[in-house]
Amino acid sequence: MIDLKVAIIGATGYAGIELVRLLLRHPEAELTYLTSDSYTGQELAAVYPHLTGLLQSSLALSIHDDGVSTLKAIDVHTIAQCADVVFLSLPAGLSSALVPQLLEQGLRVIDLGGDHRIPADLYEAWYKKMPADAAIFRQAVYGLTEIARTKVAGATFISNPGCYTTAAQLAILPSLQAGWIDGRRIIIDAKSGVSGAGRGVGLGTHFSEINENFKAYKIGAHQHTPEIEYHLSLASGQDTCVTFAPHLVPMTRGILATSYLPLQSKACGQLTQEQIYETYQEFYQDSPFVRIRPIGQFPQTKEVYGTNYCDIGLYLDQRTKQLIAVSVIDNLVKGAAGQAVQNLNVMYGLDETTGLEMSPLYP
Ligand SMILES: NC(=O)C1=CN([C@@H]2O[C@H](COP(=O)(O)OP(=O)(O)OC[C@H]3O[C@@H](n4cnc5c(N)ncnc54)[C@H](OP(=O)(O)O)[C@@H]3O)[C@@H](O)[C@H]2O)C=CC1
Ligand SMILES: CC(=O)N[C@@H](CCC(=O)OP(=O)(O)O)C(=O)O
Repeated sequence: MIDLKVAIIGATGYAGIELVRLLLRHPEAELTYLTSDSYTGQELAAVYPHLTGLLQSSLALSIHDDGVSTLKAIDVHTIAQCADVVFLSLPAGLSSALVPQLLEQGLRVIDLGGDHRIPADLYEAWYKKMPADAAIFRQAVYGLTEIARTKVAGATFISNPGCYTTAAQLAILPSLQAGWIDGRRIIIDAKSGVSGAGRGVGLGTHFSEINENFKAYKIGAHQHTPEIEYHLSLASGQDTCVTFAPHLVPMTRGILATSYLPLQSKACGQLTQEQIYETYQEFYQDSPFVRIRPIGQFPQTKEVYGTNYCDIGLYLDQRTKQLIAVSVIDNLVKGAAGQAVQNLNVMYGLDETTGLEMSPLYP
């Protein structure tokens, strides 16, 4: 029994409340401090009534009825007294001031936001915000778990990847590392459910704007573009440049990314569909959350709903000399809270799947 005491800063957001859901059934974690900005002093179950009666029961759930479920303001010193590890789930630009303070208190930190995923010059250019301290950025381990397990295992500070970037990179990296594709001409066409935009209300996400509608947004300007390029380049050792086109679809959860990967001329005519399937299978053979679909089958968002899976389907288009990779995740689980818990598990030497063993909710 490890008994990790866990604080969540930003527990009332969509990613934060997904962390609560997952950690309540995590056998080694105990929630000890939950923060909110707008609801301090209120009970979490008053803000999220679906949790009524779930926070105070004892055996199956680890949160205790000692005031923990009352939402608090951020107080680094109090957090240091009651937690071992802190999840940050805040809007962009807020984590960079907090992380140094939390690390100084000896806490381990997992940041779900984008403040420490890319170097300062890229962050400033794409987020249009003040970047994090360079020394703290260097301390951050980019937690795409399947690729960074060894580093995550020894880390004190994890920068959790973005949702689109998780789906795209897991689908692209095996081909890039195999040397099959030209990394400078990748196209990623991705669609997300609306929960990806968080709980805040806005014109772009309210019902009549979203329902029976389908739109592209931030083409050429999305903050995940440099994240994908930077980390694919680091992991593969090849210069990578992507055209990234995100879209919003009228569903709550889920991301589907279709990546168009141009084949290198030496790979054209030689690669087979079977070889691609086997290479991907082998690449992810020790990764319980990545499922490679049989040849000819493409995954759907519903097939990973509520889970930490990333499912990938592949098609070798000999006619256009491209490999087409379709990947799906649940943006709030593998795209945010689930991967953060997966990283927590690896960080503390637990089985990677602890607390994440659920099967998809279907239909
Ligand atoms: N939603 C998703 O699918 C994904 C989100 N992420 C990242 O996770 C982070 C959280 O996203 P998400 O949950 O969607 O966002 P939400 O807008 O739903 O939640 C934001 C949280 O931050 C709190 N908060 C907002 N402003 C402040 C402030 N000034 N001081 C302290 N707390 C504040 C809010 O508190 P309150 O509401 O109580 O005022 C809330 O708990 C973001 O960095 C996002 O990019 C990453 C991957 C996927
Ligand atoms: C549908 C939607 O709006 N999605 C968000 C992505 C959420 C996410 O992962 O953002 P961070 O990189 O900031 O953590 C967006 O496009 O900005």
